[in-house]
Amino acid sequence: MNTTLPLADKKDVRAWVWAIAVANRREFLGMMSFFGAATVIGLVGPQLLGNLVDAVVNGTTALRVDITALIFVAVLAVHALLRRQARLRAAIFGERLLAEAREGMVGHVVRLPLSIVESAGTGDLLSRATSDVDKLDEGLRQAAPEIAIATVTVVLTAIAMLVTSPLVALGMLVAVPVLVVATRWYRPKIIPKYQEALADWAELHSATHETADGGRTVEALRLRQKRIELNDTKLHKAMSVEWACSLLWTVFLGSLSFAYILPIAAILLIGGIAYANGLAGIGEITAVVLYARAIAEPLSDALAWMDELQVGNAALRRILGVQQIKPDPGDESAVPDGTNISIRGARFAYSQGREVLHGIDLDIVEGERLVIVGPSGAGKSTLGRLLAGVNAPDSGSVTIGGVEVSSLPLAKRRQEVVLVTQEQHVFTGTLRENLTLPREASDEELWEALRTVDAADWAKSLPDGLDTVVGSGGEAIAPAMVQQIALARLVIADPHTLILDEATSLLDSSASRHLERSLGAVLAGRTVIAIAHRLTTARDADRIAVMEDGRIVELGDHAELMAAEGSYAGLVASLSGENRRAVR
Ligand SMILES: Nc1ncnc2c1ncn2[C@@H]1O[C@H](COP(=O)(O)OP(=O)(O)OP(=O)(O)O)[C@@H](O)[C@H]1O
Repeated sequence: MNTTLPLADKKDVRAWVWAIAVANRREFLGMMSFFGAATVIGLVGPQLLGNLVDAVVNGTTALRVDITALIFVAVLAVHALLRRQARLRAAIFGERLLAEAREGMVGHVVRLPLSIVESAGTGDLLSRATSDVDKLDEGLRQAAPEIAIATVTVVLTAIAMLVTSPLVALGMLVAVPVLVVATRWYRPKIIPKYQEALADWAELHSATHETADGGRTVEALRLRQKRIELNDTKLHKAMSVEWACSLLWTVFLGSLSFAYILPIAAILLIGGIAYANGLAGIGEITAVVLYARAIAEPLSDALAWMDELQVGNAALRRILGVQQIKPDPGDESAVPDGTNISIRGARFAYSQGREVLHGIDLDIVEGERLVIVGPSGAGKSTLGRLLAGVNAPDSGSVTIGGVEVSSLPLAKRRQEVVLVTQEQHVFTGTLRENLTLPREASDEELWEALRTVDAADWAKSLPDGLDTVVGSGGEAIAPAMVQQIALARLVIADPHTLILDEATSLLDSSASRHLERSLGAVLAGRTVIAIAHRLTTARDADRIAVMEDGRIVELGDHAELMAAEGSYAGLVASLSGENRRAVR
């Protein structure tokens, strides 16, 4: 079941940017002051040249021309220095915003319940955390400062034009209707297109990720051509939206160019008439034309960067959207009365109309060893997920000590029941960080957990003990040790019930004696529900539940089920000779 992750609305994006700007107001004001200073200095240049033209027309000395040229060069140098500082500060400010957005999102995702992450699809999440963050990076680090510079420049330049000659500056107004019409046509069209493009790229990522992830299945089922075609279709869809965006931009750019040339013609026309009537001097007209040229570049830059900012905004809406998923905090007041598990009439479907569990009734008492067996697709893992509270039943109930498991807050639930799958992972970080993933624990508790799983000697032999960096890029760890760390983590979590799903490598009869001993120590004193793919693990269980097509069809111990000569006996009979002997 794939659900689309939400988008933050414009109001949330504005509130987020504002909150960050307020929190970093010193940096923000510092950056804006440099932009302001750089722009004011930049305005001196045209004024100097205008004065110089007037001076030359009215007759001046070579010395005065030289001094004006020197001042002009000095003004350019100071202007460049101030702009550099402003850009540097803007880049630092942008980095801070980016880090907050990325960390906020990742921090939120790791707290989301597994069922939400799974239903959202890893591709969408991945693209929000990677390519969307890159787009936001471009928007924040480049577009936002460029637009800030351009806006301040445009405003101050317009003021300088008005101060120089309000009459001649009126020529600028002819650009306004062109810009208004072009922008009003362009913006409502481009924003949804950018949103669509990002969603298309996310779909493409999902498809590519799934293909790579399920590479073996793709090969085994000869799906190669189909997967290539699927990726091609998604790529073409994304490309066609990109084309549409480029087309819109090209038309918009044409109208912008027109809007820049038109005012210069209008200024020269008005300037000519004003000069003929003695209302403006050549110097003033020169300065206003130079200002008009100077305003065109930042205005064009601002509008061009506005596009990057739109993309950044669309990306930010996707990134902040993840934080809008509010996981059910659970019922804090719920306190299970005991540790017995009870399932009553539990039904569950991953997608509507395709029910996987059709009414399960089962009671598991504290300390029991229950093994669930059955053919592939019978619903064993799904039942394990309901027992662990990963998914809630659509109807019926799954309770621990009388409390619905899925309604328990995540941290509380982990103290009750933990689902262990075959997939064990050591995260990049210290051994301590890896062990304290379920909860904070003292060094003493950590060493105790390591001793329980017989890994204390190994941990002591590490260069920095608990502070040794393990995982990708850190100290290399043998696969058996990865299992050991995972087991120690369980000891730290200390739930009263463990659900072992496909933890075959943990239960495998061929596993090392060492690992078996460790596992035995972890299971001791807990309720254990093992989803078994090998009947050899079922023999010694207190009870065996046989599942078929989403129902429990048999329940009893090995001897009872063999005597009943039903499904379980049939499964045992279907084993090859050696395995059958091991079970019997
Ligand atoms: N995340 C999911 N989304 C949609 N359908 C799913 C999902 N997980 C399992 N199913 C479907 O639910 C049914 C039961 O699957 P489940 O994994 O619970 O069976 P199982 O008995 O554990 O099988 P196996 O022994 O092969 O793991 C199957 O038809 C499977 O295709």
